Amino acid sequence: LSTLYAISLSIYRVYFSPLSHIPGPKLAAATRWYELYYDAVQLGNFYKQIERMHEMYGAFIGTPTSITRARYHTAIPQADVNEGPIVRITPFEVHISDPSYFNELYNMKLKLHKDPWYYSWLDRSGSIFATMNPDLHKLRSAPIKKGLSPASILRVEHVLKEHFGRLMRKLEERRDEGKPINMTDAYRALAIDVVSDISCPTSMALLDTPDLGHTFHEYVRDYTMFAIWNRQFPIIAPLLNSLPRWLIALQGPTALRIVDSLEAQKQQARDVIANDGKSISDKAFPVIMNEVYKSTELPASEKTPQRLFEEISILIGAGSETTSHSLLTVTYYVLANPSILARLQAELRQHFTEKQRSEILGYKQLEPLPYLTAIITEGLRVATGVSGRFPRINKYGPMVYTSPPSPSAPKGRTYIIPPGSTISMSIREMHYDPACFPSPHTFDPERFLGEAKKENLKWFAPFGRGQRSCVGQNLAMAEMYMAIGNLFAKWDVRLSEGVGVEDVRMEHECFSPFVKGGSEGVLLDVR
Ligand code: HEM
Repeated sequence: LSTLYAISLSIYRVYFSPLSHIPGPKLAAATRWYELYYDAVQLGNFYKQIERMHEMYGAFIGTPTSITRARYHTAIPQADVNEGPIVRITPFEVHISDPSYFNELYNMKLKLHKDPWYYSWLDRSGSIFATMNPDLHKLRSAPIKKGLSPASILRVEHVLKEHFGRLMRKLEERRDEGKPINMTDAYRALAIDVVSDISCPTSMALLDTPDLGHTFHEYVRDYTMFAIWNRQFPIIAPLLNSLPRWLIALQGPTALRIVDSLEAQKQQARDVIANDGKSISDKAFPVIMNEVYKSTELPASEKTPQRLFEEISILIGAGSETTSHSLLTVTYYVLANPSILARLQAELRQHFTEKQRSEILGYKQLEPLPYLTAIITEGLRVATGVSGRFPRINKYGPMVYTSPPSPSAPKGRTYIIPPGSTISMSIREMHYDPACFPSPHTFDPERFLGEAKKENLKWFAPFGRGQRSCVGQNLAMAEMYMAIGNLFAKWDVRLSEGVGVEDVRMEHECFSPFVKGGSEGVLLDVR
């Protein structure tokens, strides 16, 4: 009977569902197991399959008339559009690969829900990240946006300086010992320490551990990759969260350390509530956990220990891999290109005296430098710190997508996507689209200098756009300027023997861009 049901359901989905007019493989339209296979079994490979689907079912090869919609005119030879850059990638979701549609989908006007299937992956429904409903999201995100506003970040600049000072001391130590420093670990530790320091009463201090948190990072990466199974089997994450301590201890001390750090966050949430939001640490600045609790806009039901914990643990997760991968990408490409390195160092020498360069340079001191800015911008493009797709649902009306004109459809093809269906796009596709950024795999800061900058910024959205764009971008930008500016203003560092582009290039798309397994990290020799 169940086989009959599965067959009938598949036939319905493929031929009669409201999305049956969207091109795409029948298997993907019939079952979510198609996605699961590429995403979970093949370890973050669905993005490649989506690219293939676009090639096969929605080849988007522009014509001169499409120039006004997007710049699909230089890099790609003219040809006809087969269907349009829209494909059905699951029974319920269509994916669009057309940068000119990005602002139409992700903006401040449309009231879109996030897709619960996709975002339930980390089992943190109490966090803004996994809040699907736009009204609830507005309520929940207000105190967090306040805590991460440009003014708030400037107020904690001294805290950032302390952390960058700690990183500089690590470089010093490695230089004195004649050993390379693993920047993959160091940047992850730095990013976690910074975001946990401004979010929680107690920060994590991973930079102080002898291995800069290496095994901790490995576990987090493995867990993130494994958690993808949770989309199909949502019992997995709650099960993992309820494992007894003795069983976790069998996996070794690092697994225990992760569980303990999560437990410590939960305890801090309970303490903040018990202390009615008053500071429970000796920090001279308000941390976000307390600010969420004290928010007068949030009802009491939003101030439970579990919700405070989920909010903060997601902030730490969202603010660490993204920022550290972007920092690593910039560092690698600058060091791999001697002319870029020389120009950056010349700019830093020109702007700052030797005395200034011997101290920790602040965000606002570094931000006006044009070449440094171009390098960071290009690094954010190449890194694309969030590599997943962003599925959204319009529950209140249909979405309309018109493909660019082509010889067989001079006015383009129009697709109506009914209310309640999921639509997604990916920043990565836009950032790596040769029509938007010719030779997209080349690191070229010139794209963000002079005349070219204005046009190129149209296709640049590392923090997303619209109502659900990144709440941490002010903090991330402060970290980017301070880490890259201070590193290259003060240090003579080189890529260690054997470090290559594969140590920063995405191989597995698990919402975060993970490099190939077995990479030792980006090691730097410090002189
Ligand atoms: C270079 C670093 C970063 C990049 C490239 C980045 C990128 C993004 C992107 C693209 C989104 C949208 C995701 C989606 O729609 O599913 C996002 C959301 C988010 N980011 Fe970031 N991010 C960075 C740093 C940070 C930092 C430092 C924090 C925390 C302080 C943070 C916290 C968040 C949160 C909480 C969300 C969910 C926002 C919501 O749904 O309203 N991010 N980020």
